[in-house]
Amino acid sequence: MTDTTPDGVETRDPDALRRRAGVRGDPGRDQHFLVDNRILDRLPGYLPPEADTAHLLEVGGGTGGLTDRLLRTGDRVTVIERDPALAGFLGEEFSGAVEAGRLDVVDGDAVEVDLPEFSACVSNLPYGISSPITFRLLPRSRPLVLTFQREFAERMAADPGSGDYGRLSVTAGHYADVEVVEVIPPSAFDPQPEVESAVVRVTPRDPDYEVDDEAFFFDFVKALFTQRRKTVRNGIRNTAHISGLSDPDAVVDAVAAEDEGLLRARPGSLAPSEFAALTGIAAEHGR
Ligand SMILES: C[S@@+](CC[C@H](N)C(=O)[O-])C[C@H]1O[C@@H](n2cnc3c(N)ncnc32)[C@H](O)[C@@H]1O
Repeated sequence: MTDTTPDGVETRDPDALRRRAGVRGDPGRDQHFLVDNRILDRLPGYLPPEADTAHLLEVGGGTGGLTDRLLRTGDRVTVIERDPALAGFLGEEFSGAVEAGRLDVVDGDAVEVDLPEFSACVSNLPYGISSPITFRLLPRSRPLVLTFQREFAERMAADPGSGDYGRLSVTAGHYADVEVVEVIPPSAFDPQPEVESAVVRVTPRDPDYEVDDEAFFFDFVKALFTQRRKTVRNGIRNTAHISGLSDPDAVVDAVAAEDEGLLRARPGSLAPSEFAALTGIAAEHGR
């Protein structure tokens, strides 16, 4: 069975795809298939207007509802699927695109396999790998449209001062502008997940601050957020085992000399540029 988009192009119906694949979806293996045609149609459209669609990457192809839409949007698509039965089905269902050199099906774990040189990524992610796959994709500096559990999406997109703001917001925001563009109810999936999902648009850009040592910046941010209810002064002192500082007191003294107010602040109120400034001082005085 097929549906027809407003411009008359036939698309594959997700229910028919699941029937042909002969699978029900196993939540224990992160298999929640999107069955709402309108949402499937919308997802590629969330890419920023300037996105290059020459080579789209999809993580977790499932039974191919989104793969079908991506083949209509992009010149070429690579889909990575860890379940060998589903990867085999995708190769057969889209054999025409495979033979035309427009689709590569990679049977493997998206956290482990080599990623291709994609130009943009649109994926209804397996939620169990949200964090590792996102931090594999972000350094590639490509536009991403990703579906997460809503709570993860909101933490990723949060602004300083909000309850959701934390390590995830600062580290994702280091690479890109992050926006929640749509909330998806459990009923849009089969089998239904227990929680709401949300679609995030990630538009790469350079940060508005400089850090010399990114790895240290991330460690320092991580360290301070383990003490999010403490002042920065106490956070620096208590977390040297995480940040790797050998002389945290020297860092506190150096920050006090530059901006005493930063020491009284709590991590949840600091802008990324303020974390960057602290990191610079910490790297100079405390390592
Ligand atoms: C949430 S479903 C999405 C399926 C499909 N794209 C859709 O929208 O209906 C996630 C898919 O990712 C697959 N998957 C789970 N873990 C994976 C991993 N580590 N690497 C690649 N695929 C994975 C699952 O088998 C499942 O098909």
